[in-house]
Amino acid sequence: MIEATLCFPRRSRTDGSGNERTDEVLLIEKRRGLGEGWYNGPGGKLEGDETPRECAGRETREEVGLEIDPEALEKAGELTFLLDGEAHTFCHVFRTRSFAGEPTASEEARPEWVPVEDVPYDRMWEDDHLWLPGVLEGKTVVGEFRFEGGPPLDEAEFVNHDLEWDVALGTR
Ligand SMILES: COc1nc(N)nc2c1ncn2[C@H]1C[C@H](O)[C@@H](COP(=O)(O)OP(=O)(O)OP(=O)(O)O)O1
Repeated sequence: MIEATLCFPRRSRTDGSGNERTDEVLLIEKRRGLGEGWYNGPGGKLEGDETPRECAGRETREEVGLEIDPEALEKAGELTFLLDGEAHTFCHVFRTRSFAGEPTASEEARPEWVPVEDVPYDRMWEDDHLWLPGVLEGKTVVGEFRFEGGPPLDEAEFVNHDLEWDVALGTR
């Protein structure tokens, strides 16, 4: 089974008058590989003996150029994606408000700050609207999502899921 990560950097901005506060999340438009053309958080597969939080920091740096201390990542979810009855990907989900730098595009990803209420779920993986809103509200989640008709996973049909909220997650 593939072990992968997703990272959701967050920021709050006030308008010029200092009145209106907008809560935003950094998404990427994936330019290649699994989920190409869809919005997602920065992330990718674990390499070597790195920990999930090290992977999330490295992938965010490689994809959009933000520097993140792995210890500043808050674990928000653990998602299992099954394809045709078999475990395909186990994904660690993190969020953080602590990072350095400005997002810049790479060969892999085009970054975009998006207001939390405008997240483009119609241009994302089909499962995302089920768990990402809660993660952006500060909840923790464990989920299992079943797809059929692949490979690849991003051409398979999303069939059903189980979700558990406010779960105590490991520290990895
Ligand atoms: C099935 O539903 C999914 N939803 C979401 N939101 N994200 C998913 C889903 N399935 C996989 N993912 C994520 C997990 C990873 O962050 C990426 C896929 O990563 P990729 O295969 O591109 O990994 P890299 O290591 O960046 O790829 P390279 O081999 O090209 O370096 O999608």
